[in-house]
Amino acid sequence: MTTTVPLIYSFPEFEGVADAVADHVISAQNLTLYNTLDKAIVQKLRNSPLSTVLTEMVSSSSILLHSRSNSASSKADTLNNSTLGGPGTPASGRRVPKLKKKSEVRFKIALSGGSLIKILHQGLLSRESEIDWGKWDIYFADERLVPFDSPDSNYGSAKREIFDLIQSEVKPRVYHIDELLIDDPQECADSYEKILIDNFAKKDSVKLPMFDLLLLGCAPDGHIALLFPNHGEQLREKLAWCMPVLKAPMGPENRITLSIPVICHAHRVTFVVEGLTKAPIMRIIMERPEKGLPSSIVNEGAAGRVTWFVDDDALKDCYDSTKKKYKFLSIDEPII
Ligand SMILES: O=C(O)[C@H](O)[C@@H](O)[C@H](O)[C@H](O)COP(=O)(O)O
Repeated sequence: MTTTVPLIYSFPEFEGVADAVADHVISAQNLTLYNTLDKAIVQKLRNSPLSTVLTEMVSSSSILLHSRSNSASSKADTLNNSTLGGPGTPASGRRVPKLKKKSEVRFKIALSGGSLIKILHQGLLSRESEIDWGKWDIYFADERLVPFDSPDSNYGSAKREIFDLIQSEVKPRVYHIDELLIDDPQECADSYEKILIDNFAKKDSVKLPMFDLLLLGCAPDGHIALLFPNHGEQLREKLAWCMPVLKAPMGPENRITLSIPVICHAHRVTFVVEGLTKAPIMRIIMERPEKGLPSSIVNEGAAGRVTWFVDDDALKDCYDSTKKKYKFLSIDEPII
């Protein structure tokens, strides 16, 4: 197994997790769009007409923007204040050369369903002044094939609990499944995959889409997105980006999910897990990675880019020695 272990932020109570997850999401947004975690610089870049140019200058000259760095190096990778010496004036004092307009930098995030939607509702909506909704592309890591007005629809829940409540006039672009295809799981998965191909691989051929942030939960049975333990074929899928899931063990039978290679390819993969019902599965994930639960596969496959937000209840069954083995951080540490 890999020696790189995930970062784990743990909380005595679940209160506070929503804020911490919101910090994490906003930090990922800022690193993606502005290459910095410094709020003052972000503000300056957001208000500056040169923000696009500066961001692109940094992203084209610095491989650090999308580097798969750990928290320490991410922090160090921030855009230096001196880059902002004045409009059009980089640190060298020379004017910023006119750059050809490159395609706009966007923050590409994928969400799961379940309690995560409520956590984002609670954490993000009160922080809209820090969020550039207009630069967000929101996708779904999984979806249940039900009408959008069903309480089981992940898009429907996110729409009602987040998207419809956004105050800002500029809205995110939201990419959901085609509701007309909910009776045909394969067709629905293919059509969602086509959306991903159009958005991630239009100009350059890419092997896999690369999300800036993938937010996942983990169910008591160990499924993440809609990848279930012991569904070997699904877990071994190498080519498909998006797959149909038939006969899910509970809830709506037909669903679609992103595949393991897509999840592991993201810049950041973040799990949010809470509650006593998750304690037994968390113990297996943390203490028996060799069992190959879907989240253990991701801990390994995306090593160095995986973060967990958990409460003490969810970790109740883990031994103290296990907790020491992983990188547990207090919330004062940088959340990215
Ligand atoms: O649609 C789904 O079933 C999900 O997206 C799923 O992967 C979810 O994240 C877990 O079941 C955890 O859900 P909870 O956080 O609600 O326990």
